[in-house]
Amino acid sequence: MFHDTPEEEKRKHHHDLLLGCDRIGAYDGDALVGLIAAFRFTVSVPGGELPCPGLTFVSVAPTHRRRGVLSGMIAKLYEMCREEGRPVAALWASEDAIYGRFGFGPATHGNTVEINSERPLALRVTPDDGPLRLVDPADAPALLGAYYDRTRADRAGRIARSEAWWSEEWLVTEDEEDDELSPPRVVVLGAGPDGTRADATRAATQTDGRQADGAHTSPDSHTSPESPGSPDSPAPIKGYAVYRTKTRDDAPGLVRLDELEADTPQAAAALWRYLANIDLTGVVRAWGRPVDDSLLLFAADRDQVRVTGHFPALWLRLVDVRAALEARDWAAPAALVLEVTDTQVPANDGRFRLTVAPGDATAEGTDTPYEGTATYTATYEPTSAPADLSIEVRDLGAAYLGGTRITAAVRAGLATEHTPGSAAALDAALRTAHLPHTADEF
Ligand SMILES: CC(=O)SCCNC(=O)CCNC(=O)[C@H](O)C(C)(C)COP(=O)(O)OP(=O)(O)OC[C@H]1O[C@@H](n2cnc3c(N)ncnc32)[C@H](O)[C@@H]1OP(=O)(O)O
Repeated sequence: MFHDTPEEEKRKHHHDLLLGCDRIGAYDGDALVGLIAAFRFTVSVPGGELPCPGLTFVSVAPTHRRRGVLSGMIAKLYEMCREEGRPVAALWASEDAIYGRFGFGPATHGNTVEINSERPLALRVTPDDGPLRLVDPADAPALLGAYYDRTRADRAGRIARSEAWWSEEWLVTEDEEDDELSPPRVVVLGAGPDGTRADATRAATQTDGRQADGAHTSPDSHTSPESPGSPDSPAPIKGYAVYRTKTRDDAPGLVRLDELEADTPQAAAALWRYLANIDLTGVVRAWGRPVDDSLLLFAADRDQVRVTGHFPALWLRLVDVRAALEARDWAAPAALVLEVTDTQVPANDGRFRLTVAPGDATAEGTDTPYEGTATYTATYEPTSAPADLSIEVRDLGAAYLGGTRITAAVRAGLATEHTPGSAAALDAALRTAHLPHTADEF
């Protein structure tokens, strides 16, 4: 499909992945000429989560392109999603030009960030002085998975990860794109393997002498008796980083960061400082960082910490607009008539009255968009009343997780405001405390 011929091991991996997916095939006689596979993902949305097919392996035989094969398979997928109560679908686009016409909009974005670590990382916050510990990648899924599950709801756009997803996608020994990179290293901030201060400090010191000052425990280190810290019963951690390294003769050694998550800015600062301190390296390159990454604010020298790229990450399709809008929490009240254009799903197309009003913030499973504030919920009903705002379903999908602004779509001529202020009101209601973010490329 992408002009490469995968080796046997990779073919088997792809085969196994495909077996776990929903699959839609297009046939010419007995010959398979088109395929869409869809992971059965769950994605976080503001205040909750939704089942979400994650489209992958989208391909049409070169002999059958531009005859509507993909269009036919996508129509079938939308039909299935609506029947099965899956109101959103998502993908990462190989080419941005393909998916807008099918109603997908880029709902999360990522930054590529580079740190010049040939000099000490200058920070405006004091790094958490809790213990840092390197963890065997084999033990990492349990430890990181528990942390990730606990914090996943904080940002919309995140995919729930199974243990297999951790070990086969995040912690796989050989990097798929660069075989010169080391196997993954996992560093965690928090209690030691048995919850003790000494072990944790020793582990961090052994792996990086320069890190010793960052490896002291604080009096409030997690030493809870319920959390002995074995892989079976992992100690609570305050954050983690997954990275790989590469040393080169002709250039500074590289730390390639795959993921860094932390509870507090201080915890994040401790992990960033650790990465920037690794011996024999001079650059930290992080791909797919959140656009509102605190590092960009607490880095004291922005010449040292630079955003080198910005890209659309997760493309989202509201397959059932009503179900999707009613499923998320909202940040402010709103009342407006939306005129939605959807050329593929007739049930989404037309005028609808969106009413966002105070909801039950204490209901189980709901999270307030701003700590200590009320949550609002939406109703969405067909109406013949005149529209306040006209918008294409792809632009509504892009804004659904709070990552893009409806007002920006209006300014760009992509949506039309018939009632002044309606786009701003919708933006205020869609807003989330953190920008959405998706690290899992699939
Ligand atoms: C989520 C993922 O898996 S991303 C991977 C996507 N797959 C690839 O890039 C593999 C190589 N490409 C392919 O297999 C095919 O070209 C596909 C799947 C992209 C398109 O399949 P097709 O059957 O040719 O698409 P189909 O005929 O239904 O085209 C529908 C419309 O999309 C347009 N379109 C299709 N591919 C592209 C493209 N790469 N760029 C821009 N427009 C495109 C067509 O021109 C057509 O437009 P029209 O309705 O105005 O005439």
